[in-house]
Amino acid sequence: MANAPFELKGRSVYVAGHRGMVGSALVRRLGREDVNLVTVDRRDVDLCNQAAVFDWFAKTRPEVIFVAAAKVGGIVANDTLRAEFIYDNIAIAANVIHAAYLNGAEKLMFLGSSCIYPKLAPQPLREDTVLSGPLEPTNEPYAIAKIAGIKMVEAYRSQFGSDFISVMPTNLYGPGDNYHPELSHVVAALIRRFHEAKVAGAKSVAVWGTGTPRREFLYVDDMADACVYLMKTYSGAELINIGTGEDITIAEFARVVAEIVGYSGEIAFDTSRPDGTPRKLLDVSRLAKLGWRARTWLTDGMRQTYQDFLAVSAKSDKRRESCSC
Ligand SMILES: NC(=O)C1=CN([C@@H]2O[C@H](COP(=O)(O)OP(=O)(O)OC[C@H]3O[C@@H](n4cnc5c(N)ncnc54)[C@H](OP(=O)(O)O)[C@@H]3O)[C@@H](O)[C@H]2O)C=CC1
Ligand SMILES: C[C@H]1O[C@H](OP(=O)(O)OP(=O)(O)OC[C@H]2O[C@@H](n3cnc4c(=O)[nH]c(N)nc43)[C@H](O)[C@@H]2O)[C@@H](O)[C@@H](O)C1=O
Repeated sequence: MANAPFELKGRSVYVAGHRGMVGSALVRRLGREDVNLVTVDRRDVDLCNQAAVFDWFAKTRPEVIFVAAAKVGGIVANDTLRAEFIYDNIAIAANVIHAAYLNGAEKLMFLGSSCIYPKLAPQPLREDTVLSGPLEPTNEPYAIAKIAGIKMVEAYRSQFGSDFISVMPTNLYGPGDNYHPELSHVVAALIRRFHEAKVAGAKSVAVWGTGTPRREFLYVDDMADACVYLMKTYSGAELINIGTGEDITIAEFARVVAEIVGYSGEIAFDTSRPDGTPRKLLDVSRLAKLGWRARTWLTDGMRQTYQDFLAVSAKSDKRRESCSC
């Protein structure tokens, strides 16, 4: 496995999706590096718009690129906004990867997702099982778009010798997550719902599905650290899973949320909602061999995330009050 040191110092580093949960964590982490950070707002460059992307890249010519921009959401968002998930994510991957090649980028990291692996692949999920079986239907459009990005990286490496790499993150959570009640991932969704249940004094709070699926949760600042570490040390063609190597059932996780939020009522399971993939535990042995391990315990990361949620909701309450005039 190629393990080539790559110097970030003094380089122009573009974080696509810099306002997102991962993107903002990358901006925080890169603040500890001596780099020229490059960002551009979505309202100025829509990464689905090829002409706008090519024009901006030709003017800016970033040397290093983290592709952390994507249309992202939880199981219901993926299962209902299927056309948006496949179109946006194929377009973003195609436009940014090709523009990076056209403008001679030194290095690019494409962020895939653990949902690219077959629904029933052997666990823990090894990187070489991609395309070895049917995908989880609820997020197949998103997964296909991510696989397209991965295959583009492979193709540009082989045809043009581009130093482009692909990483496969597990489920992520942390500051900057999306707390939308319907479209979010499970961590942010339950923090919000359990908090609102506590404040309302609700006797019971609903968790989607049966509670039996298992999920692995990586704190987003660990994810950003892993991305910077791999950008500096890895230049291989193989995918690299990024995770903690441990998972938990949704039912057990809901009890962790209740504890962190201070909700003491009943937890009910709404089986009208989908479970999705039964398990998505990543094999992180390649990452460990490259010398990186996750550091943040779930309960510590959850405490930080709950504080982030409280800060975000306080801000939106203020905004509502100020504009209720
Ligand atoms: N969250 C998770 O659990 C996981 C995430 N990932 C991957 O990590 C990456 C980051 O995810 P995450 O931070 O959670 O997602 P977020 O939704 O928090 O951030 C996505 C970012 O992409 C930007 N974006 C989306 N569409 C466009 C567009 N057309 N033009 C320009 N910018 C755009 C958004 O901009 P704006 O805010 O302005 O809309 C946002 O800043 C993605 O590639 C995702 O697939 C992989 C596995 C798990
Ligand atoms: C990162 C990964 O994330 C997505 O896959 P997912 O892991 O299934 O996403 P999720 O976080 O939404 O659900 C995880 C589990 O949690 C259960 N669950 C309980 N209660 C709530 C709840 O209130 N909201 C949500 N969203 N899920 C809930 C839910 O039923 C499921 O069993 C992909 O679409 C794709 O985006 C992707 O790659």
